[in-house]
Amino acid sequence: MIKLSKISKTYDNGVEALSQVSFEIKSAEVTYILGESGSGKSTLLKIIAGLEDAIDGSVFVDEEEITGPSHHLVPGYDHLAYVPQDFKLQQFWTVKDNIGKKISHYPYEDKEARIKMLLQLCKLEDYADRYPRELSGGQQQRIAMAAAVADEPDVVLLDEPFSNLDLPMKAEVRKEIIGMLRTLGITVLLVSHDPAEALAVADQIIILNQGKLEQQGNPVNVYRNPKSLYAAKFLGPINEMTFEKKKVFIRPEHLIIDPKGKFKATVEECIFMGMHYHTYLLVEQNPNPILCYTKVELKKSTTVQFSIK
Ligand SMILES: Nc1ncnc2c1ncn2[C@@H]1O[C@H](COP(=O)(O)OP(=O)(O)OP(=O)(O)O)[C@@H](O)[C@H]1O
Repeated sequence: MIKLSKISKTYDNGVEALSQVSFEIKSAEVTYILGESGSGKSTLLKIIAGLEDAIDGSVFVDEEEITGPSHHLVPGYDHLAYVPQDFKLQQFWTVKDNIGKKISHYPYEDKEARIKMLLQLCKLEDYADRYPRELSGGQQQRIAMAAAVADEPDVVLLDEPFSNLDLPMKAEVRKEIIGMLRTLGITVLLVSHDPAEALAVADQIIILNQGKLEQQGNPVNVYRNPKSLYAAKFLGPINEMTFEKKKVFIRPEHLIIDPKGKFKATVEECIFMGMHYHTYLLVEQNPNPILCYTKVELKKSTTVQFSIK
């Protein structure tokens, strides 16, 4: 279990990156940390990894208190692996040597067995003797992850691990890597900007807003019951609407074009998105167009009726 109690961090330049952040995460769960740029996500990961000092509060991983670089000659902990955004494999080392780097002290046979098992989990058994430059971006990312977990950490802290991958590859690599980490029973904390990924993968979601904890919960709960518009936005599009002088927040899938619908709108734009159209509606009293999903293309300027599910 990871337990944070009232963690605060102000950098030397006076920037308050985190303020009184508290939460708990169960072992072997995958937790996504979401939040705007500058909301403190990376700072949070580094404090949990013991790579940054908090100015206040405590971090416990199971029974052990995690402290920052000012308490250690060599910052960080062997059982907490932090993988930064700009991870680097050693380009002049083979895949096998990259994975084996952190376990060179293991007995030879144990080390070989561990590398073999990790290569199998990454589905890269045949690449042991290749060099990173001979691999695709996604394959390199899988090797970087295998290298990060080679010495059997309890916790892996990943800072935007999939952001450099293009879309078709991203889903596959993410599945492989998260699958591998789940198989190994590792607790995962992951910073991401991708709502679809967080919904599909996370057991828990933590949303940070200007260094404060905005919301924590499982994806379904946070998606359906966001605490604020800020929290709602991180898990998918949301419309802020005014009806009968009341402000409401409605997901696009809850707006249904329906001739018997109670509300009237004018189609502003209809964009083909593959599975459906993103249709923007102009609704009285609402200065901004409202997004809904339609199966068919609706002509610009048409008047439609809609209902709310
Ligand atoms: N080493 C540092 N020294 C001073 N200020 C810093 C340092 N690192 C981060 N900050 C500031 O602390 C705040 C939080 O930064 P952090 O990198 O944790 O945010 P983030 O949510 O990870 O952002 P992004 O999504 O852009 O990576 C920002 O205002 C940032 O400018």
